[in-house]
Formats: sequence, C-alpha cells, structure tokens
Amino acid sequence: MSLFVINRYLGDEVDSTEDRAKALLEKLRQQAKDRQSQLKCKEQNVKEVSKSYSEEVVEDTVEIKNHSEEKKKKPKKRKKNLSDETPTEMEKPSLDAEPEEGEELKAKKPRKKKINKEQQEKSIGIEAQEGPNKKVHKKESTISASSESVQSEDAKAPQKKKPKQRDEDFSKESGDSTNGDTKVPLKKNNGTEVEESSAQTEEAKVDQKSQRKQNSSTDPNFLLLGGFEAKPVQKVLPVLPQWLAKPNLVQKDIKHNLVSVHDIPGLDPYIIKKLEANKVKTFFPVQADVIPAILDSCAHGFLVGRGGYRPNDICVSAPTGSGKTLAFVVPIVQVLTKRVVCEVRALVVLPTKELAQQVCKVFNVYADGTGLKVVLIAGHKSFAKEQETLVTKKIFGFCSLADILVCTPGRLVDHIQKTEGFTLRHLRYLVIDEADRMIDTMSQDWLPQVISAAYKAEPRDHGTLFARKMPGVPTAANYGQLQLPLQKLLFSATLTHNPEKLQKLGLYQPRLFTSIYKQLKSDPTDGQTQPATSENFSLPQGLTHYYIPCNLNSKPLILLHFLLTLRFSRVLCFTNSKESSHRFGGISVAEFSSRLSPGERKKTLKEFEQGKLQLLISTDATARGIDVTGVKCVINYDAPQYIRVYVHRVGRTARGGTTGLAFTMLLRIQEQRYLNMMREAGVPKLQKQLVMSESLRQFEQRYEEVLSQLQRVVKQERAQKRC
Ligand SMILES: Nc1ncnc2c1ncn2[C@@H]1O[C@H](COP(=O)(O)OP(=O)(O)OP(=O)(O)O)[C@@H](O)[C@H]1O
Repeated sequence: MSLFVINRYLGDEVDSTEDRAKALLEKLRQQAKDRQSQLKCKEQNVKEVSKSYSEEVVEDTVEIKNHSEEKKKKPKKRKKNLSDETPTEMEKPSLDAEPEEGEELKAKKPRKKKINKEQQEKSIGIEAQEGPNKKVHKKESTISASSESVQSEDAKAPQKKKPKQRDEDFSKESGDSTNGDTKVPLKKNNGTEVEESSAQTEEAKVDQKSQRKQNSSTDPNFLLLGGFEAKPVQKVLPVLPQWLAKPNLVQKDIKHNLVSVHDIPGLDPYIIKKLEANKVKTFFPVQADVIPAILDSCAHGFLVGRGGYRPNDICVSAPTGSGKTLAFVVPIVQVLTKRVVCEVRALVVLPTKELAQQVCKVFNVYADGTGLKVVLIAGHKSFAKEQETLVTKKIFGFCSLADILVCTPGRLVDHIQKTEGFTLRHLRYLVIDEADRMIDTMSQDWLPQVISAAYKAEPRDHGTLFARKMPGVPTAANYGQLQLPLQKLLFSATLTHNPEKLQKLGLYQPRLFTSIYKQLKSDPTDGQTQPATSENFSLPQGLTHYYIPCNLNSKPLILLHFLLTLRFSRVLCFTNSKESSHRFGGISVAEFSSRLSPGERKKTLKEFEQGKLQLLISTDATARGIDVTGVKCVINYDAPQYIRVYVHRVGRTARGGTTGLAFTMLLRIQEQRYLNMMREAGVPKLQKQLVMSESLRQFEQRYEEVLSQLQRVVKQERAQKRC
C-alpha cells in the first residue's frame, strides 16, 4: 500500500517493483539528507545572527556614544579642519585600510575596554527594553539626526562645506554598518579619530585663542573689550597758564644789575632830574624791567594802549626791598603829569595804614612840582576831613581834588558809597600793592565796587572820550570807540602763582615779572619739562639767615646776649603776641604794636630810624612792606607759622641791595618742621647758630629784674582793660 502510494506520489509506473523500490529509497534518502543539511544550515545561521547581534549591540552603543561625543566636538573639529587639513584626507585612510577578520577582533577588544562600563550597561538596558529592531531604528535615527543637525548648521554657514561632506560620508558608513565587513574598520578608525581629534581640538583651541589675541592687538579696527590690564594710565599734570609758566625773569642780584636812569627808554628828563635829586642814579633790576613796560602802554596816547588796544595788566613778584614802590611811582607820575583836568586817574590800594602812608610819601616826593595832587585816605583823619580832601563843590558841580589816591580798601569803599561827587570814572591805573595779602581781603568785595565805580555811566559823558563801557570780548565793535582803559598793576614779594586765586582779580592778558626761578621738573612720561607748581619764594640777595636751637627760658637771655655782648644796633625783634613784646619793656627798647595809636607808632618808627632805640619789639604789624632804613638785624623771637610771614619779617633788613642778618629762635620740637617748611618753599638753607650757656649765665640776674617789672606792666594793662 505504501509502495502504491509512493508510486502514485512519484508518478512513475515501473514494471519491476524491486527496482522501483530501490530507486524510491535512494530518492527518499537524498531528500532526507538535503533536509538535514538545510536544517543544519539554518541552525548555524541562527547562531551566527544571534552572535553578531550581541556584538552589534555593544558596537552600536559605542558607536552612538562616540557619535554623540563626536557631535559635541564637531564644531571644534570643523574649525580645526578648516585651518589644518581637509576632511577627505582624514577619511580616506579609514575607507581604504580595511583590516582582516583577525585584525578586526583585535581592534574590537581594546575598544570595548575603553568604553565606560556604566554607559555600556545603560545603553544595553535601553536596547533590551526596546528590542533589536527598535534599537537599529533608533541608531539610524540618531545618526541621521546628527547628520541633519550638521547639515542644517552647514546650510547656515556655507564656508563649512567640507565638514558636511565628511558627515555625509559618515552617515553612509553608518548606513552600511549592517554589513560587518565595512562597519568594523570604519568604527576603529573613527574611534581613534575621535581621540586624536579631541587632542587636536585642544591644540586648536589654544591656537585660536592666541590667534585671536594677536588679531585684536595688531588689528586697530577691533576694540578688545575688557582688556584693561595692559593700558598705561596717563597722569594728569597741573598746567599753568602761559603767562605764569613763562614769565619775564627779573634779576635777584641788585648790586651787579644796576641800570642807569638814562638808559631807560621813554623816561622824561623831568623825572630823571627828580630821581637824581633823590639820589637815585641807577635803577634796580625790577625797576629797569617794569617801568618801560608800564610806559609802553601809554606810548601812543593816554586813551588806549599800544596799537589802539586795551593794555596788558602787569604782575610783579620781586624780593622784599628790591624797589617795587619806585617801579610804579615813576611811570604813573610821568604819564599823569600831562593831564589837563584833575580827576582820580591812579588808585593805589594797600593793606595797612602804615604802608599807605609810606607809599603816599614816595608819590609826594616825585609829584612835587608837577601840579599832580596826591591824597591819602587810610583812616588817619576823620571821614569828613578825608571827604574834604577828595572833592569840592563848585558852581558847575563837583570837582576832584586828587589825581593820585593812596588808600586802604575799607576806607575806599566807604568813600565810593558815601562821598558825594567822588568818582572813579577817569581811573587809568589801579595799583594793588602787597597783592597776595589783598587777595585775602577780597571777601570784603572792595574790587568789584571799584570796578563798577570806574565803569559807572553818567549822562553827561555820553558821546565824549570819557564814556566808558565795561570791557567785553575784544571785537571790532567793542573797540570801535576810543575809551580810557583801566590797567591793573600788581606788586608783591610773595605773589601767589596760584591761577585760581589770581583769577579773582580779573586780570586782562597779564604779563608777569618775577625773580622766582622755579626749578623745572622733568616729566618721566614724555621726557618734557614742566614748571614746578609748588609756591617758591625768594629772599634778598644780601641776607644771611640762621636759626638758634633753644628752650623757652633761654630766649630772653639770648636776646640780651645779642644786644649787650655782640652790641647789635637797630635790632627789629618779632614776637607773635603783644604780651611777648612786653618782656623787654624794662630795657632800652620800644614796642611797636596795634596797642599804640597811629601817632605813637609814627614817633616810635622815627626814633628807631634815628638810632635812638636799640631794639624795636614788634608784632607782625610792621612785618609787611615797612621800609625802616638801617635795620641791621631781624630776630624772630617767636618763630613765624607761615613761610610768607617769615619772608616779610626778615625782609625788613638787607633792603635795597644792602646786607643784613636774620636769626630765628627755635624750640627743639619746632626745629624739624621748620626746616622742612623752608626747604619746601625753596628758601636757601638756614645755618645753625649755637649760643653757649656760659655766655648767657651773666644775664640771669638782670633778666629776673626785668621779669618783676613785666609783672607790674601786665597788671596795669589788665586794670586799664577793665576800666
Ligand atoms: N633805584 C634805587 N636806588 C637807590 N635806592 C633805591 C632805589 N629804589 C629803591 N630804593 C630804596 O630801596 C628801599 C626799598 O625799596 P622799596 O620799599 O620800594 O622795596 P619794596 O620792593 O617795595 O619792598 P617790600 O616788598 O618790602 O615792600 C627803599 O628804601 C628805597 O628808597
């Protein structure tokens, strides 16, 4: 039956059943063999597939990881590629060098070790959940996403085409990754490439940074923000105005720089005669420089300065006793001598009555015989009496009685405000003597009042040469009409060089004459020289000054030693208070202080000048400007607190080119500070003078007698004050 079935199945009809059966059996065997071999093949295939799959899983996770790392590093790699090598050069070896299978395994092992275990487990875990198909899909999508992202970036930046091509190649390669033959060597090469490229990107980073720095430092078109560290900070140096920085220098040495009065250009014979009559045959340096400068402003007429413009104001800073008074008295007297009508044309303002009196005296000497009237208003007389000397009332109105007015600021302001008919509308010269001290009195507002009085408009002046307008900007319109200019002349032994202070005086294009040679300091930044800005002072050439280290008790004994042992005559001794000036009241001395009336002071000074008094004890009342002839020695019994005070005190000796001595008694604690003050002020070094205690002992008895007298005087004074 079975054979029948087999025959039917084979469809053969064999005659011989035995042969047929054999043939059938053979066929069946063959079929069974084929089936078995097929099954074997299938099993083997399944095994191989599962093995390669597990390997693939690992490889793919590495590949994904590497790819994600590569993706992170890609921009850097691309930058490097742009500068160093083309991507094709990098890829070619990976495509060409396909290793054998043995090599493939060798290459796989070390790569597996390198993989971070955690990441491996993690990625495997994810794949186990998603299954192999999903995993493959995921891998492809990741790669394609990365290539897309690169592509999209590349689309934005067309210059980065080469990296794009490389990414495309990479995606092709990953597409072929199902084929083990091509995938493995590529992975190997990519892996090493990642390592290499990470090192290369680090190098590239450093290169790019340094290149960027170079570019920013060399390329002037780029401003590097935040690069402050290398910039040198420029110092701001104080800069003086040109007129202060480059003054006209006046010689300090009087003796060797005398100029004959005949050699001064523009000086009238009348004035020369007057000078010679007063034993002035030569001019001191400051006079030889300043007199021609003042005369020059009137050389082409009385109304305006040289060339028809407003004349420059003049500032003079010269040592004490250098003859500044004559430097303004002579030209003013010469210019005003030609006046027709008596009006106040010169106003000289001084800080104290004594100084005003002294200057008035000099004006009177040179104005004598010219018809010029010199009037002093400084509080010596009553206000009403001063008014009578200033103006007089006539039928047609008020008339001035003064051509030259010498005054103190307080009294001047009083007359401007209260004296009827008093006018300054014709004022041509405003002289400010002891100018640095006068700047200190600016708070009294005397200068603005003088200026507004000088430019006060009067209806009767309209259309005349005396019509005045407050000077404005120098334009053709402003200078269209000729008018009387007002010129300021400033004099001082200690004139400030501080532009801020000088600005208060409202100077017009000033010229400075000074004998202070400021040391130029070199500026290390640009190698140029700049004028020193600190105040410097100059002392008379003939002055020798010393300091005496002492204690409080020895001070009066030292003074006695000077007067009695060394026999100094006409010693001017300065103390800081009236009380100190009493200390020597018992000996052949006199005091000169604000306690005395103006009459008493005048008498005392006269006696001192005549040599009737050996010692004059003074407060700073006489320190400024007072010209006492024949003072041989100045003693600072109390050290002055300011350098300006020192300069004016010691300047009472060595005047007019003569010689003189100055001593300053210093307590031990004052010594260093004082010497520093002198050095900073540029004053020549003080010499130390020691007085032996043996030479002082003989005066102790005498001094005690004086002290007992002093007690009585002080008691009397206090009693007087109470009354
Ligand atoms: N050309 C001269 N020939 C001789 N003596 C002169 C001459 N000029 C001035 N003197 C005298 O020199 C002395 C000092 O002059 P003056 O008082 O003008 O000095 P100063 O510079 O104003 O001093 P200070 O700053 O202390 O006021 C005076 O006694 C004066 O008479």
